[in-house]
Amino acid sequence: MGLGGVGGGGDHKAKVVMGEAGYVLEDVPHLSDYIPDLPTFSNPLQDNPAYSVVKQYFVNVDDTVAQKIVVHKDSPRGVHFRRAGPRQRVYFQSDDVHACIVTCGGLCPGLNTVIREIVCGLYHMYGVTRVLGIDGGYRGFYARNTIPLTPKVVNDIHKRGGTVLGTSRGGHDTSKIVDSIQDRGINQVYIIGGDGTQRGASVIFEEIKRRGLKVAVAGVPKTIDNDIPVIDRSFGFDTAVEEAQRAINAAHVEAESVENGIGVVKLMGRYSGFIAMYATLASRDVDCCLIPESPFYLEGEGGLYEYIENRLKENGHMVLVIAEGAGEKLFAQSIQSMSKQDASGNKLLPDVGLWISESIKDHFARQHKIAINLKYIDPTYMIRAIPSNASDNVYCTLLAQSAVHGAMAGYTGFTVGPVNGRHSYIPFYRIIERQNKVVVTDRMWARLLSSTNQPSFLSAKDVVEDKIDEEAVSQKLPDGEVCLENNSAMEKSVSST
Ligand SMILES: Nc1ncnc2c1ncn2[C@@H]1O[C@H](COP(=O)(O)OP(=O)(O)O)[C@@H](O)[C@H]1O
Ligand SMILES: O=P(O)(O)OC[C@H]1O[C@](O)(COP(=O)(O)O)[C@@H](O)[C@@H]1O
Ligand SMILES: [Mg+2]
Repeated sequence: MGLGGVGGGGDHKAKVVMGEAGYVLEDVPHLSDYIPDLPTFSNPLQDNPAYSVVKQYFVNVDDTVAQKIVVHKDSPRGVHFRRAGPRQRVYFQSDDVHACIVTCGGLCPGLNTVIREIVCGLYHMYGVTRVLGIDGGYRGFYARNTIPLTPKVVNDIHKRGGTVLGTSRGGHDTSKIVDSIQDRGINQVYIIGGDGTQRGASVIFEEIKRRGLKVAVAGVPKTIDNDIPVIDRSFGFDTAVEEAQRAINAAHVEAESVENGIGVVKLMGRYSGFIAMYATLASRDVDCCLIPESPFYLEGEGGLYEYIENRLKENGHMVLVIAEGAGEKLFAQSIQSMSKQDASGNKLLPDVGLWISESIKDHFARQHKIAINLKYIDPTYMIRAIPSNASDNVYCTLLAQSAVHGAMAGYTGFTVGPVNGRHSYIPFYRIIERQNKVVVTDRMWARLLSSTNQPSFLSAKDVVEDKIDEEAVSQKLPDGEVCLENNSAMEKSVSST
């Protein structure tokens, strides 16, 4: 493959391999990086009847996945990640593996499917029989009982919402967690959770490495908000967008059944408005979608109130979708509770749906021009609590199996996820360095604006300046890793790279 030397990548944790023509591999850590002379074993999958029909059941050790797939003739090949999948040689003997699984942070459709498939993957593909569930998130490592997991125990759990292991926010105590891992003789740790959880997983990995333990740490990214960068999308997102349609439909039915009806639907999305954007695009009944990434204003020309008034005059009703973190600055002016935090340190957001509904009602009451009839629907926790749909179930299976293959092959300190459709092992620092956000100067947001016909709440000048800024940012990147033209998967924000 013609790989060159090993570089630092500007980050002491980075394991970067440079190749020809601007090829960069951002590799993940391996147990052999800090434990010398580890024995390897042949992969038990070789004797698995299900896999023996597959021609190439092992991933080539040199296979990597390109982050940038839209390229120009002379552009460098850019950043790559190690391809996920089974390796010919593994670093654990089946009988020696003692695995554990933990789920942390907010609920998300598909958590139980990931748990199920990690357990079944370990049992059926690798003959591993010792798998523990950690009860109630990170603090469960040192404060709660563990739950033995077998294929029989997890057989039906993918049909249920939530997580059979329980979850929590806060309570991350690195040394107590690693003490517990060491005391219990656990040597594979599967950590399912969002950005906060992956930060926690990263420090657990660092501590394990510092202590020189032969323990593989694998992260499975969970976020209903789709706010994790690098990966194409997060599990549960598809289910959430689908389920949101039911709330939007209800809001539409309510709104169109009365004179000057307004249906308001709040959807999740603390910092990233992907659920609101995709649910709006899918529905076609939404007249306005408000997300955290696109500031808006209420009063005056081009403002929300003017748009609502025009829409009611034209159409007699309207539907508004708002993401929970939208309009934060506006909201903060009227409500003084924006500084509260949850146990994990996430900002606690007051109910933006209620606020926007009351603001609209007050405005039209003051105006005495139009008597509106507004119904507010908050389906957020109902959406989050359902089981994953078919497509998310398959996706969760792939994530879980990739994690198992990676840990068995001795990789550690990694998160799994699809990059341009190919499952990859991504170093923790890449996942936690920034959030994935909707880029409002990209074509997907333009599609949304053209489908709802809502104002952009930006003057033409602002948009042009933003576009120039983003082009400047992307040109500054050494490998041009973020392609602003790529709209095939979720758009990635360049603002914080
Ligand atoms: N920077 C961090 N270092 C260590 N642990 C963290 C960090 N941020 C969050 N965590 C832990 O990760 C878990 C989940 O985080 P949270 O932000 O609530 O959800 P999510 O992982 O879904 O974003 C919590 O137990 C929290 O204490
Ligand atoms: O009420 P909770 O449990 O704190 O959850 C609310 C938050 O959880 C989420 O659904 C997901 O957030 P995380 O992925 O960070 O857990 C957010 O959209 C929402 O703000
Ligand atoms: Mg989070």
